[in-house]
Amino acid sequence: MSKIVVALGGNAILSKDASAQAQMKAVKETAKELVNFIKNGDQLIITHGNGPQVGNLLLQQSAADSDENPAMPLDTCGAMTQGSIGYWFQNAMKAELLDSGIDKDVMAIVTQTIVDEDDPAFQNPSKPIGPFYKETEVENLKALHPDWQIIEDAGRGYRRVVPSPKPLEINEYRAIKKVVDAGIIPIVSGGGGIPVVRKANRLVGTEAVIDKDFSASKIAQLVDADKLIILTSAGGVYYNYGKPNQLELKEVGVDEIQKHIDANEFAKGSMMPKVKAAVSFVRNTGNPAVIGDLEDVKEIIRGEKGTTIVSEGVTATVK
Ligand SMILES: Nc1ncnc2c1ncn2[C@@H]1O[C@H](COP(=O)(O)OP(=O)(O)O)[C@@H](O)[C@H]1O
Ligand SMILES: NC(=O)OP(=O)(O)O
Repeated sequence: MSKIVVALGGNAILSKDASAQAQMKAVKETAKELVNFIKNGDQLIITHGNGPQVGNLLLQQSAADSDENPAMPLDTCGAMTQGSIGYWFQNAMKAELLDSGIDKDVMAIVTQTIVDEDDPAFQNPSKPIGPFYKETEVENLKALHPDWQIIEDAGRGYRRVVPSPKPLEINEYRAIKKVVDAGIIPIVSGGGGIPVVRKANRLVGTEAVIDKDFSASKIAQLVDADKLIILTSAGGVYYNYGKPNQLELKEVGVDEIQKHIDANEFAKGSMMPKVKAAVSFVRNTGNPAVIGDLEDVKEIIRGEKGTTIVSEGVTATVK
């Protein structure tokens, strides 16, 4: 039996159709795949992103322009998406477990992630949120929202970016550990966790979106996970991604992939945080991390698909 932290990308939950119905359907499909880990005898800790969802929710706030119905700040929008996606996952996982004849509890935990209020990320927004825009829409958007910063997101279009400070502590991690030890499947730290700073022994929300890959790595280390699996919408990690000479990695050592991180070869805001989060987990625990496609869970469990990052010994094997 392995203790596995599985991180799911917000882009894998919300694709083209942003309706609750479509996202619940995507979550149901994901839950079906995740139950394979339980059937395999593994202990699961689930975490998920919220980039598309929190950006959409923020856009919806612009309709709330009165004192009676004020717009919610970004940390509260993060909490709202943690609640909605957690609710979808909790029900979907429970249903799939029951259908598989497995009697296990699933519990979404409101999780706060403590960040440093002086983190330089607050001056340098890098986390893409909300919908993808066309290049031709960017000028208009900047005129409409002078406070927005917009970047090109990994060849998929343009997106608003917001500050994404590094997680320092997962506030609820001791409770999460107890829930795991009790045999319950927790859904934790959704959207990277609600970003908070510590002020005079109190936690105060701050306007940011934490990268769920970094918080997943942090949680995996705190709960002594045997493996960190980051599931997204790419088969694995590629060198020269999107170029004619792109290579998909099967297995790679941390020292080898670190060279490519240092050379800034991975897309900021998409693959770079995943690779860095995986390397941090592997370096600090000696255990492996896998980055792969949500649709390949069965093959990933069998070690047939995805990119595995290991502590030593492998230069890089390509597919
Ligand atoms: N080097 C790379 N290897 C694989 N995918 C990459 C790479 N660089 C950028 N990508 C893009 O990053 C995407 C995953 O990032 P993203 O969609 O932000 O993740 P999430 O699923 O967590 O929302 C992939 O679907 C792919 O389009
Ligand atoms: N919060 C976060 O990292 O979300 P995504 O995984 O959706 O980008």
